[in-house]
Amino acid sequence: MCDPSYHTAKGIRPTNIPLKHLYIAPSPVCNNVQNKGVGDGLFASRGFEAGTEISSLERPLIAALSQHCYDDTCANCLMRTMDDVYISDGEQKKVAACTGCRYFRYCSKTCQKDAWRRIHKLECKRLAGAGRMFGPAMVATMEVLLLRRFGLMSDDTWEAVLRLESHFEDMRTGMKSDEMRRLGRNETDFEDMLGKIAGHTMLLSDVYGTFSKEFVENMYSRITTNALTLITPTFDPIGTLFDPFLAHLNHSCSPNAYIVLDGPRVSLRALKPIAKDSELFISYIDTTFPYSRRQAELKAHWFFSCACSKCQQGPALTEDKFLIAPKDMTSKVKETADLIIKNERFAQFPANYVGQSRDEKRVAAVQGKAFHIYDATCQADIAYQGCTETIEDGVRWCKQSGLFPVHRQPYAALRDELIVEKLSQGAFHTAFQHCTKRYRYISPILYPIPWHPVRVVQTFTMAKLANYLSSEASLLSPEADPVSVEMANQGINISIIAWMLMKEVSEVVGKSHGEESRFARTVKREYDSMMVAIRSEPYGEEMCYQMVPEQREGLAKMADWLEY
Ligand SMILES: C[S@@+](CC[C@H](N)C(=O)[O-])C[C@H]1O[C@@H](n2cnc3c(N)ncnc32)[C@H](O)[C@@H]1O
Repeated sequence: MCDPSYHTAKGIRPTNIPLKHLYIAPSPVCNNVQNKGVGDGLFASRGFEAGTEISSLERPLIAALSQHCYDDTCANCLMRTMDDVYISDGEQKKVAACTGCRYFRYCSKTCQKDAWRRIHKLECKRLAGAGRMFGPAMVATMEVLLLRRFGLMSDDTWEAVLRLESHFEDMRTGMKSDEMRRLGRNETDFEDMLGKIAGHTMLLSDVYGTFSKEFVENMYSRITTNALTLITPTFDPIGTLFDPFLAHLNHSCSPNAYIVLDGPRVSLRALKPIAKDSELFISYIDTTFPYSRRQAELKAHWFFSCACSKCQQGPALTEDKFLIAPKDMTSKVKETADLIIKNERFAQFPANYVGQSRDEKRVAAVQGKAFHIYDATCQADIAYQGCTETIEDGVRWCKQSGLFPVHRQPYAALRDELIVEKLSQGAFHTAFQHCTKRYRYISPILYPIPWHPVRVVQTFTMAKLANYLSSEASLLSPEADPVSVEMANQGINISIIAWMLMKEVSEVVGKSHGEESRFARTVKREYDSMMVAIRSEPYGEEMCYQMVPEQREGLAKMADWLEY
């Protein structure tokens, strides 16, 4: 709890913040080694029930797309041509490039005009001819500087940007550590790299004489350490989101809040009940990962040791448990682990730490290899050739080691990747089988809250897939035969399953995403059209309801069809 009349850790508390029901105040989690408050957080000025919206922004200060999204995403409303969450009434949208810079694309004249008025008029000429060489963090830095330099950013907002910790020195030291290398940062000398980025940014934003190079370097560092991932409503990463007020949200591995996006609209929602004047925490990382990995990621990217309620319990929770004791690994797995220890540096990374005994070090090596594969697949923005095989190797490795329960990371995360890959290849039946495993054995453990937004999105994907499998088109898929024949033999009625899953989603989407969100409207539309189909079934609606328990059982059994 915090008294709102306090000054903040960084001086006077800003009062003009555009986030309703929230205030900035010193956070008890941000203490230095002398136990002195060094950081602020966001606090609720009233109580909130779980599953409700705490506050929102119609758009954050900066929403910068990743390069791989330029061609299929509107740079203003963030509508994706690939993503039917946004495409109302089945209308396929297109995006057209700005004829000035040919850098960004827009879905309509209205979006183009809106972007022009907000920021694009300042950057269009500067980006023309620049190719697509700049990552989202650099574009975000350039936009922040341009907005300030040309008077489009208020003093309050600028002050909020400046009060954020830049972590410049931490970044300089951290860049050279093993952990950063493990996380895929290249080994280019940090100062050289940052100097180049600052040089480009200054050139692009025309700020020579306004800001020093050192200031711009600090700003880049400040934005990268305080930005959030720009996501779609279904949590696909599409770029970098920076907003100086939202950036005051601190982290917990057991968060009480989360952020969902609806186009550019940011909604901060309560995952747990929130008492008046309590601090809001979101998670910066995947909190289903084991303790050492969480600690290492937070240290490497955000430069702190997490002491949240979950981390205080150390590696003793579900996220860390293996199926067997280290000494009970088979001799074959132990031999392979010894080879990994001899040849691979990742076996010793703190992120994989399990314990000091010989067998625990072997477990760390086995886990290290699984995470090494997972990291490699995540770093590929777009699928690379052989990506599926790599992911399948990872999934098999977890299974064959005998160590990982099906929900233990990175086994579960590798399966998520595999589902995405299989869907993109049109291997819909295999993708569905993996979804059934996830639905039965994984999501309820990793996300025990039934309306947890990740769980809701996963069930939505599965419902859509089931609906597609119930169509005749799916039977044309080359792999359809063995699986669909087996489904028929086992009495699986995929139309009923699709409807049952979409019903489940429609009942909770208001809590996870908000009733008014475009995602909730899409779910409702999908459910309504399935309902029409159900009503026209020859055996009638009543009979469909009666079939649900049996189909639910069939679906549960399907989760065991796959070997791994
Ligand atoms: C996005 S900022 C959050 C706002 C920040 N506290 C401030 O006052 O500017 C992220 C930084 O806040 C601090 N932080 C966030 N969560 C923390 C936690 N659970 N424990 C300690 N420090 C934390 C770290 O310094 C981290 O790099």
